[in-house]
Amino acid sequence: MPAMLTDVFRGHPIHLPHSHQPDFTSLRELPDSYKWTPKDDLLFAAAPSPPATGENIPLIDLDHPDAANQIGHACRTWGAFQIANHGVPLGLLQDIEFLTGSLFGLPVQRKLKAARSETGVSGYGVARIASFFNKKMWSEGFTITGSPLNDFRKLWPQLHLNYCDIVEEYEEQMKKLASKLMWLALKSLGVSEEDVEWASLNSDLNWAQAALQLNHYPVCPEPDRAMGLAAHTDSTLLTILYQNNTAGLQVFRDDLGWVTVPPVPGSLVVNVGDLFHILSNGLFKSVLHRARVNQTRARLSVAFLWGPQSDIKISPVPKLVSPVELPLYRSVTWTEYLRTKATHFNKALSMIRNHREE
Ligand SMILES: C=C1C[C@]23C[C@H]1CC[C@H]2[C@@]12CCC[C@@](C)(C(=O)O1)[C@H]2[C@@H]3C(=O)O
Ligand SMILES: O=C(O)CCC(=O)C(=O)O
Ligand SMILES: [Fe+2]
Repeated sequence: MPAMLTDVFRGHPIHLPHSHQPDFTSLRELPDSYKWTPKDDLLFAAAPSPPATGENIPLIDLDHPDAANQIGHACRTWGAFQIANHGVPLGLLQDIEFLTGSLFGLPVQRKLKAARSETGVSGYGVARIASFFNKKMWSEGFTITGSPLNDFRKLWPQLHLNYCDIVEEYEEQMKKLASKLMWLALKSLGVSEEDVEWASLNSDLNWAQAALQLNHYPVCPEPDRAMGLAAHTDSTLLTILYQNNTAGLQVFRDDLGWVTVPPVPGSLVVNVGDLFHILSNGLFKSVLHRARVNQTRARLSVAFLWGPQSDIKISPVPKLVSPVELPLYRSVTWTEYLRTKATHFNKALSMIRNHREE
């Protein structure tokens, strides 16, 4: 049995004081520990330049005959795009939003009953990347890997089974959508399932696994100085994000700076993760992104973080490699990569890069 996602951080404990979360609702002023400056994050104040060009990640209709090329283009230029006509029932998106709101609306003592342990992946707490920053992030999260039953029973003694059903159905739909998106993107590079050994060997979707990350960004007294979720790339192949109708997600482009992804009702945001960057031999961009907060509306988001089973080695697709296009990365499993990321954060990708012999 390959090591499961659940065990990935067993040897990488982090101490994050979940229990010192402020009572977000009662604060009239932003505590100093939440005030970010460019010293805390180089790109904190990176302005759009040239200012407000109006450029944004594309919204792609999955029913469009040219969807594969549009997705491929978005993966190469932005590393992110939104999708409409994705086939996920609207009612299910509403259900997962309701679940998320209900979870974070619970009294803090109840949420802490399901606190993530220092070596665990699942449960309630601040985002794992918090350990790499001196300032605190204005958000709370809940991560799900495997069955949420045990945690949900602690959160909702009566209704946990209903909520488990929603998560199961959501993950089922996301799994299908994620693989469809991956093959469409690869198709635009002339790569099909037969060209990817581990996918063609494993029937159906048995080669994939995922984590679900629920995020809550409460109303903030001084949003301009606060950070909801600090700039990061996802360690995934792909991430599919549902955001409620409150803006906050931003993606970074070297030539444009931070670009806000406007919520489009019923659509989903997709972003390229580090493993897809590796698989595409650097052609697809794993996009740097972050979440800002605001003064009037609480924001909720649900990220489906999708990658391969832990025994699968990801390396540049042979079809994209040649004597002139050398493989840029050595092969790595998702678990190995997550552990590298847990130690080296945003240097993880460069650590597995091949360096050309002189
Ligand atoms: C399967 C994953 C992917 C993780 C780690 C583990 C479980 C939680 C994911 C996130 C979710 C929030 C951002 C991130 C950067 C974080 O801190 O936790 C993600 C991270 C990654 O993509 O690296
Ligand atoms: O809340 C958002 O918009 C971003 C969340 C995110 O990047 C994540 O959970 O990995
Ligand atoms: Fe992310």
